[in-house]
Amino acid sequence: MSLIINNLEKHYKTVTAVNKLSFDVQPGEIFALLGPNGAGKSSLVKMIVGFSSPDSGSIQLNDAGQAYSSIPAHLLGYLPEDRGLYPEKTIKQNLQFFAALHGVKDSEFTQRCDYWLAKFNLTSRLNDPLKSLSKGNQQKIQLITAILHKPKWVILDEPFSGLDPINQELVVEFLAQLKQQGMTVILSAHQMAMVEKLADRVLLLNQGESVLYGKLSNILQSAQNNSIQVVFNDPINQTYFEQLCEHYCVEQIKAQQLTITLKQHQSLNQLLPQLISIGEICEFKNKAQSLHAIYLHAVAEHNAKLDQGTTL
Ligand SMILES: Nc1ncnc2c1ncn2[C@@H]1O[C@H](COP(=O)(O)OP(=O)(O)OP(=O)(O)O)[C@@H](O)[C@H]1O
Repeated sequence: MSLIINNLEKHYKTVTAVNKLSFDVQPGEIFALLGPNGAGKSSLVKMIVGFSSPDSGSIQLNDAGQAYSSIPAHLLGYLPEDRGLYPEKTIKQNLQFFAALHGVKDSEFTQRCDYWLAKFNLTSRLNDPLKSLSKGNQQKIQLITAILHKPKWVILDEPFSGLDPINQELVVEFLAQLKQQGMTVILSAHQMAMVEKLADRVLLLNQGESVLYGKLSNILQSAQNNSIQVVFNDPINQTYFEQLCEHYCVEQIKAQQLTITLKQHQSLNQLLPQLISIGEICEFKNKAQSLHAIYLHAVAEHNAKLDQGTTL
């Protein structure tokens, strides 16, 4: 029951929103779809849920002997980019409406509704009109509507937006629980600290292209292997520092301390002689990188590559 995306493309007049994208999402995982504003995440999600059609390439999903070219409604729980609930109706009426749409029985509805409202500290608001809730609390109700019918696939477009840190943590717990219940979650988000807590695998998009794709643990490990912290006994000579910067991605942390991030084609063997020529090294170690830092670096490198391509 994997979702397999092959060579997918989406163009809008002059814009290429999704460019020859291939990846898969495995059952039961939390898959994070990342990328700067305009990277193509929503365009991709809209094709995956069947709201728009690809210009070329394919989306394949097999379930119970049936083949689909997008995730069908009966398997899907979706939190769209543009939220849509009924502000005048009560929380209960909103939840009941979406549960009924998905064929949830009354007895199951009450039990699930009580459970999730308690999880989100909203039990006492059951009969209040939705519009009387704060924006963040309305967002939590929208999240509940997306999963009350226990779909196999859950797609959440920016579930953390507008939430305070406490509620962000509640959503992290919520997502971990969906995974525990066997749902497959595709999550589009800008909060890397939250993604780092949750995701099994990630796909980072930039300008419609895949920039980073794979198991989060492998990505973090490989970034750590490529990031080196060096401390020298004496303050660094500025001329040597500038020479190093011509070839490597270097950050001067203190007068005697540098952090160097190796690019794909660069090796430690090449770097070491240059470091030794700068001065006497007193500390040398790999440095863990946050997903936030890895993201910034990968996008900057990809943008530089695309700029080079256009100026050649
Ligand atoms: N209906 C449309 N018509 C024309 N261009 C569009 C349309 N929808 C998206 N685009 C363009 O396609 C590109 C990708 O947009 P998309 O909304 O998919 O990005 P995103 O990664 O979801 O961004 P964000 O994080 O800001 O939501 C952007 O350049 C956007 O302007």
